[in-house]
Amino acid sequence: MTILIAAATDLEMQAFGADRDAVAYVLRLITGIGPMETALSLTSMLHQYSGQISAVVNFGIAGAYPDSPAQLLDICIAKQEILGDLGICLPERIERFAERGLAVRDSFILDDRLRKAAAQALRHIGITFLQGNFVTVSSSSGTTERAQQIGRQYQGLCENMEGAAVAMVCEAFHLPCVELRCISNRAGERDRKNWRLREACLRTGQTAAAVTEFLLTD
Ligand SMILES: O=C(O)c1cccc(C(=O)CC[C@H]2O[C@@H](n3cnc4c(=O)[nH]cnc43)[C@H](O)[C@@H]2O)c1
Repeated sequence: MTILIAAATDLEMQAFGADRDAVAYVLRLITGIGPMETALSLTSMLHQYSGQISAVVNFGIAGAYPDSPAQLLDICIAKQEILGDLGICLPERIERFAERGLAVRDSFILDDRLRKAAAQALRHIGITFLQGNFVTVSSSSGTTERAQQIGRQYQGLCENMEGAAVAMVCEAFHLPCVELRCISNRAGERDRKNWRLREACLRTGQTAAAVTEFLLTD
Protein backbone atom coordinates (compact mmCIF):
# COMPACT_ATOMS: atom_id res chain seq x y z
CA MET A 1 0.00 0.00 0.00
CA THR A 2 1.38 3.43 -0.93
CA ILE A 3 -0.06 6.53 0.70
CA LEU A 4 0.26 9.99 -0.77
CA ILE A 5 0.62 12.65 1.88
CA ALA A 6 -0.32 16.18 0.85
CA ALA A 7 0.21 19.52 2.56
CA ALA A 8 0.02 23.06 1.23
CA THR A 9 3.44 24.28 2.35
CA ASP A 10 6.94 23.08 3.07
CA LEU A 11 6.62 24.16 6.73
CA GLU A 12 3.73 21.75 7.25
CA MET A 13 5.47 18.97 5.30
CA GLN A 14 8.77 19.30 7.20
CA ALA A 15 7.05 18.32 10.42
CA PHE A 16 5.96 15.01 8.92
CA GLY A 17 9.60 13.94 9.31
CA ALA A 18 11.97 12.34 6.85
CA ASP A 19 13.08 9.35 8.91
CA ARG A 20 9.88 7.34 9.09
CA ASP A 21 10.27 3.52 8.94
CA ALA A 22 7.55 3.17 6.37
CA VAL A 23 8.97 5.95 4.21
CA ALA A 24 9.21 3.65 1.16
CA TYR A 25 5.43 3.46 1.14
CA VAL A 26 4.89 7.20 1.37
CA LEU A 27 4.85 9.72 -1.47
CA ARG A 28 4.78 13.42 -0.68
CA LEU A 29 3.17 16.38 -2.41
CA ILE A 30 3.39 20.05 -1.49
CA THR A 31 0.25 21.25 -3.21
CA GLY A 32 0.75 25.02 -2.95
CA ILE A 33 -1.73 27.34 -1.26
CA GLY A 34 -5.34 27.59 -2.46
CA PRO A 35 -7.78 25.30 -4.27
CA MET A 36 -6.62 25.99 -7.83
CA GLU A 37 -2.94 25.16 -7.35
CA THR A 38 -3.95 22.21 -5.21
CA ALA A 39 -6.29 20.73 -7.81
CA LEU A 40 -3.67 21.15 -10.52
CA SER A 41 -0.70 19.75 -8.59
CA LEU A 42 -2.64 16.80 -7.16
CA THR A 43 -4.19 15.88 -10.50
CA SER A 44 -0.82 15.86 -12.18
CA MET A 45 0.74 13.77 -9.38
CA LEU A 46 -2.05 11.19 -9.45
CA HIS A 47 -1.69 10.98 -13.23
CA GLN A 48 2.04 10.45 -12.92
CA TYR A 49 1.62 7.67 -10.33
CA SER A 50 -1.45 6.19 -11.93
CA GLY A 51 -2.57 3.01 -10.12
CA GLN A 52 0.26 3.16 -7.55
CA ILE A 53 -1.42 5.20 -4.82
CA SER A 54 -4.05 3.63 -2.55
CA ALA A 55 -5.04 6.57 -0.35
CA VAL A 56 -4.36 10.25 0.30
CA VAL A 57 -3.67 11.81 3.71
CA ASN A 58 -4.19 15.58 3.50
CA PHE A 59 -2.99 17.60 6.46
CA GLY A 60 -2.24 21.17 7.43
CA ILE A 61 -3.25 24.11 9.55
CA ALA A 62 -6.63 25.84 9.73
CA GLY A 63 -8.50 28.72 11.31
CA ALA A 64 -11.28 27.86 13.80
CA TYR A 65 -14.53 29.74 13.19
CA PRO A 66 -15.67 32.07 15.99
CA ASP A 67 -18.62 29.81 16.99
CA SER A 68 -16.63 26.60 16.57
CA PRO A 69 -15.81 24.39 19.55
CA ALA A 70 -12.28 23.99 18.12
CA GLN A 71 -9.54 25.79 20.06
CA LEU A 72 -5.96 26.75 19.18
CA LEU A 73 -3.79 23.66 18.51
CA ASP A 74 -6.77 21.27 18.50
CA ILE A 75 -6.67 18.48 15.92
CA CYS A 76 -9.72 18.27 13.64
CA ILE A 77 -10.79 15.61 11.13
CA ALA A 78 -13.06 16.48 8.19
CA LYS A 79 -16.35 14.67 7.73
CA GLN A 80 -17.31 16.97 4.88
CA GLU A 81 -15.49 19.61 2.83
CA ILE A 82 -17.44 22.59 1.49
CA LEU A 83 -16.32 25.13 -1.12
CA GLY A 84 -17.50 27.97 1.09
CA ASP A 85 -17.08 31.02 -1.12
CA LEU A 86 -18.26 29.44 -4.38
CA GLY A 87 -21.48 31.25 -5.28
CA ILE A 88 -22.79 34.78 -5.07
CA CYS A 89 -21.37 36.92 -2.28
CA LEU A 90 -24.40 38.65 -0.71
CA PRO A 91 -24.02 41.00 2.28
CA GLU A 92 -25.34 38.38 4.75
CA ARG A 93 -24.35 35.06 3.19
CA ILE A 94 -23.02 33.23 0.15
CA GLU A 95 -25.88 32.31 -2.16
CA ARG A 96 -25.20 28.83 -3.51
CA PHE A 97 -25.57 28.18 -7.23
CA ALA A 98 -27.92 25.29 -6.44
CA GLU A 99 -30.39 27.88 -5.13
CA ARG A 100 -30.52 29.25 -8.69
CA GLY A 101 -30.98 25.79 -10.20
CA LEU A 102 -27.36 25.46 -11.33
CA ALA A 103 -25.77 22.09 -10.72
CA VAL A 104 -22.34 22.84 -9.24
CA ARG A 105 -20.38 20.42 -7.03
CA ASP A 106 -19.58 22.41 -3.92
CA SER A 107 -19.44 19.86 -1.11
CA PHE A 108 -17.70 16.53 -0.66
CA ILE A 109 -18.14 13.81 1.96
CA LEU A 110 -14.80 12.32 2.91
CA ASP A 111 -14.21 8.58 2.89
CA ASP A 112 -15.94 7.11 5.94
CA ARG A 113 -13.72 4.07 6.35
CA LEU A 114 -10.46 6.02 6.19
CA ARG A 115 -11.81 8.73 8.49
CA LYS A 116 -12.76 6.11 11.08
CA ALA A 117 -9.34 4.46 10.76
CA ALA A 118 -7.66 7.84 11.33
CA ALA A 119 -9.90 8.46 14.34
CA GLN A 120 -8.95 5.04 15.70
CA ALA A 121 -5.26 5.87 15.20
CA LEU A 122 -5.63 9.12 17.14
CA ARG A 123 -7.42 7.39 20.00
CA HIS A 124 -4.72 4.72 19.99
CA ILE A 125 -1.97 7.32 20.47
CA GLY A 126 -4.03 9.37 22.93
CA ILE A 127 -4.67 12.47 20.83
CA THR A 128 -8.09 14.06 21.35
CA PHE A 129 -9.76 15.50 18.28
CA LEU A 130 -12.94 16.99 16.84
CA GLN A 131 -14.75 15.95 13.69
CA GLY A 132 -17.07 18.00 11.48
CA ASN A 133 -17.48 20.28 8.49
CA PHE A 134 -14.39 21.91 7.01
CA VAL A 135 -14.80 24.94 4.77
CA THR A 136 -12.39 25.67 1.92
CA VAL A 137 -12.12 29.26 0.70
CA SER A 138 -10.07 31.09 -1.92
CA SER A 139 -10.00 34.22 0.23
CA SER A 140 -9.14 33.64 3.87
CA SER A 141 -11.70 35.35 6.15
CA GLY A 142 -10.28 38.79 6.89
CA THR A 143 -12.69 39.91 9.62
CA THR A 144 -14.41 38.21 12.54
CA GLU A 145 -17.79 39.16 11.01
CA ARG A 146 -16.97 37.40 7.74
CA ALA A 147 -15.63 34.34 9.58
CA GLN A 148 -18.74 34.19 11.76
CA GLN A 149 -21.01 34.46 8.74
CA ILE A 150 -19.30 31.67 6.79
CA GLY A 151 -18.86 29.48 9.85
CA ARG A 152 -22.55 29.76 10.73
CA GLN A 153 -23.76 29.24 7.16
CA TYR A 154 -22.00 25.88 6.91
CA GLN A 155 -21.79 24.90 10.61
CA GLY A 156 -18.05 24.91 9.97
CA LEU A 157 -15.49 23.66 12.43
CA CYS A 158 -12.63 25.35 10.63
CA GLU A 159 -11.49 27.15 7.51
CA ASN A 160 -8.69 26.23 5.11
CA MET A 161 -7.78 26.80 1.48
CA GLU A 162 -7.09 23.37 -0.05
CA GLY A 163 -9.21 20.61 1.46
CA ALA A 164 -12.20 20.64 -0.88
CA ALA A 165 -9.87 20.57 -3.90
CA VAL A 166 -8.09 17.50 -2.54
CA ALA A 167 -11.42 15.80 -1.78
CA MET A 168 -12.78 16.56 -5.25
CA VAL A 169 -9.69 15.32 -7.12
CA CYS A 170 -9.53 12.16 -4.99
CA GLU A 171 -13.18 11.48 -5.74
CA ALA A 172 -12.48 11.83 -9.47
CA PHE A 173 -9.59 9.33 -9.16
CA HIS A 174 -11.70 6.97 -6.98
CA LEU A 175 -9.20 7.30 -4.15
CA PRO A 176 -10.09 7.46 -0.46
CA CYS A 177 -8.87 10.58 1.24
CA VAL A 178 -8.66 11.69 4.86
CA GLU A 179 -8.03 15.26 6.00
CA LEU A 180 -6.71 16.35 9.35
CA ARG A 181 -5.74 19.82 10.45
CA CYS A 182 -4.41 21.59 13.50
CA ILE A 183 -5.91 24.94 14.50
CA SER A 184 -3.31 27.70 14.08
CA ASN A 185 -5.58 30.72 14.53
CA ARG A 186 -9.12 31.97 14.93
CA ALA A 187 -10.55 32.58 11.44
CA GLY A 188 -10.88 36.33 10.85
CA GLU A 189 -8.21 37.17 13.43
CA ARG A 190 -5.68 39.49 11.74
CA ASP A 191 -3.33 40.02 14.65
CA ARG A 192 -0.48 37.59 13.95
CA LYS A 193 0.69 37.59 17.55
CA ASN A 194 -2.43 35.55 18.37
CA TRP A 195 -1.56 32.91 15.74
CA ARG A 196 0.23 29.67 16.63
CA LEU A 197 1.51 28.95 13.11
CA ARG A 198 4.75 27.10 13.84
CA GLU A 199 3.37 24.98 16.68
CA ALA A 200 0.32 24.08 14.61
CA CYS A 201 2.50 23.11 11.62
CA LEU A 202 4.59 20.90 13.88
CA ARG A 203 1.57 19.28 15.51
CA THR A 204 -0.29 18.62 12.26
CA GLY A 205 2.82 17.09 10.64
CA GLN A 206 3.58 14.86 13.60
CA THR A 207 -0.05 13.80 13.91
CA ALA A 208 -0.32 13.04 10.19
CA ALA A 209 2.87 10.95 10.42
CA ALA A 210 1.46 8.89 13.29
CA VAL A 211 -1.85 8.38 11.49
CA THR A 212 -0.09 7.39 8.25
CA GLU A 213 2.07 4.86 10.06
CA PHE A 214 -1.04 3.37 11.67
CA LEU A 215 -2.82 3.16 8.29
CA LEU A 216 0.19 1.45 6.72
CA THR A 217 0.39 -1.18 9.43
CA ASP A 218 -3.39 -1.65 9.83
O1 LIG B 1 -2.10 37.00 7.08
C1 LIG B 1 -0.92 36.65 7.09
O2 LIG B 1 0.00 37.41 7.30
C2 LIG B 1 -0.61 35.22 6.86
C3 LIG B 1 0.67 34.77 7.03
C4 LIG B 1 0.96 33.44 6.84
C5 LIG B 1 -0.05 32.56 6.46
C6 LIG B 1 -1.32 33.05 6.30
C7 LIG B 1 -2.41 32.17 5.92
O3 LIG B 1 -3.54 32.57 5.76
C8 LIG B 1 -2.09 30.75 5.74
C9 LIG B 1 -3.00 30.07 4.76
C10 LIG B 1 -2.67 28.61 4.77
O4 LIG B 1 -2.96 28.04 6.04
C11 LIG B 1 -4.27 27.50 6.07
N1 LIG B 1 -5.03 28.39 6.97
C12 LIG B 1 -4.67 28.62 8.25
N2 LIG B 1 -5.53 29.43 8.83
C13 LIG B 1 -6.47 29.76 7.93
C14 LIG B 1 -7.64 30.59 7.99
O5 LIG B 1 -7.98 31.19 9.01
N3 LIG B 1 -8.36 30.71 6.84
C15 LIG B 1 -8.01 30.05 5.71
N4 LIG B 1 -6.91 29.25 5.64
C16 LIG B 1 -6.15 29.10 6.73
C17 LIG B 1 -4.72 27.43 4.62
O6 LIG B 1 -5.12 26.13 4.30
C18 LIG B 1 -3.51 27.85 3.79
O7 LIG B 1 -2.77 26.74 3.37
C19 LIG B 1 -1.64 34.37 6.49
